[in-house]
Amino acid sequence: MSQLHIDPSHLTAARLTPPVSKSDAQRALVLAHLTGHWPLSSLQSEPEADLPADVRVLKRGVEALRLPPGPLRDVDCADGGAPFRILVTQAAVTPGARVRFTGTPRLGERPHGALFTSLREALGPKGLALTEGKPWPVELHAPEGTQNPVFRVPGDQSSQYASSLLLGSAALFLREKRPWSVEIQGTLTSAGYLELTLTWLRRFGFTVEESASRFTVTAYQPPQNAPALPGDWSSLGYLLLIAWRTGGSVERADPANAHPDQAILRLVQPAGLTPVTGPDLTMRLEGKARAGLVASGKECPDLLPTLAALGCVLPAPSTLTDVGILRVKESDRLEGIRTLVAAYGGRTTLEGETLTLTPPSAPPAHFSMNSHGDHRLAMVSATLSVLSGARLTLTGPECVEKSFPGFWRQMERTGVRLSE
Ligand SMILES: O=C(O)C1=C[C@@H](OP(=O)(O)O)[C@@H](O)[C@H](O)C1
Ligand SMILES: C=C(OP(=O)(O)O)C(=O)O
Repeated sequence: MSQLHIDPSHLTAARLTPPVSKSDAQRALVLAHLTGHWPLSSLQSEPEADLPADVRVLKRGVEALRLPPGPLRDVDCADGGAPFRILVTQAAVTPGARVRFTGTPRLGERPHGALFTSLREALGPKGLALTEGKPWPVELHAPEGTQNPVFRVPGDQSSQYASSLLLGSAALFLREKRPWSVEIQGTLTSAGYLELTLTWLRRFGFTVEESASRFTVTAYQPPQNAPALPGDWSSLGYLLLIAWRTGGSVERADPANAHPDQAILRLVQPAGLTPVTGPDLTMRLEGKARAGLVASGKECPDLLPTLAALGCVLPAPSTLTDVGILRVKESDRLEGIRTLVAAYGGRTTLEGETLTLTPPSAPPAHFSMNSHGDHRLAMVSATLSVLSGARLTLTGPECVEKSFPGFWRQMERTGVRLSE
């Protein structure tokens, strides 16, 4: 793995741009495929070099499913949790599809068993075959028919199971012209991401009825146009903090896009930071840090590393609750946050699922961090370097490709000097 030296001692105010939101684009791509809006025009207008790797994975997977059934198709999901989980269901509901999935060792060890069980229960009796290697390949042969139109899945491991099955229900509704349901058992984690899936289904013309923990696709009315794709609120999290420190602003900050990580606008306010909107979806944060912050991994899991970086430069301790889900992301992110805070000279204590973060009294001149291949750990380490003025040696900077390929270019725009 390569190393990058990050020097934040020549910062300048700049207008920073996030990439397209991978979570939104993944949903839109599947729905464009199902409803005849392929290729998705709003994705085609995104600069090719800025497309998140996970969006490419999802797109290639859908392209494989659009080919006539017959030969076994290979789909490499690389490090993409949502792409893999979404594509497995789409493959399972494509009559006669034969797909061999592969991915990184880390993706292979992340949980997906409950999603497979749900698919086998609903589609297995009609011939779904789903076999697992150790952990790869995962090989799937889809049945030609279905029977009882309901998927049942637990909610506490990942919202991606329910999102994936709901997108599968939309496919089955169109094919079979009968309602299909997803029944979520127990409490749903990361519920905002299922909301995002519902929003996209509705934008593409589906009616989804909700009762208690059951979501049923009951109707479809083609929309006039495929909806446009928004900027990514997860990436805006880093950029807003960087712009706060440098006196800059961010673009593509659309408050109408209810991505869970938009929660940053509310969560930084108790710490003393106020969002100010400008023209054309620009935004900046104003104010002086005056207190710690509190955030929950149940609401916005991907934002917690970003908020931990901010927590390191606040004048009081911060509290991150429900942090358990962070253990099963692209790396063990709970461990990653604790390592970052310690490398920066701060302290963390974990009690149950609550992490308390105490910043150091003064920033170090320099700190080192290993991303362990996790894009968010790479980008929050760099964000902390900018926020604090401390130089950073980062091992494994390439992984930003997953969600934000242009991240290092944005850093250079704001005066950060990068050297290998
Ligand atoms: O559905 C999605 O697009 C996502 C859901 C979340 O995962 P979990 O539901 O597993 O927490 C989130 O962490 C991930 O980055 C993207
Ligand atoms: C957890 C993430 O993505 P995924 O689960 O899709 O790999 C993420 O991007 O932080």
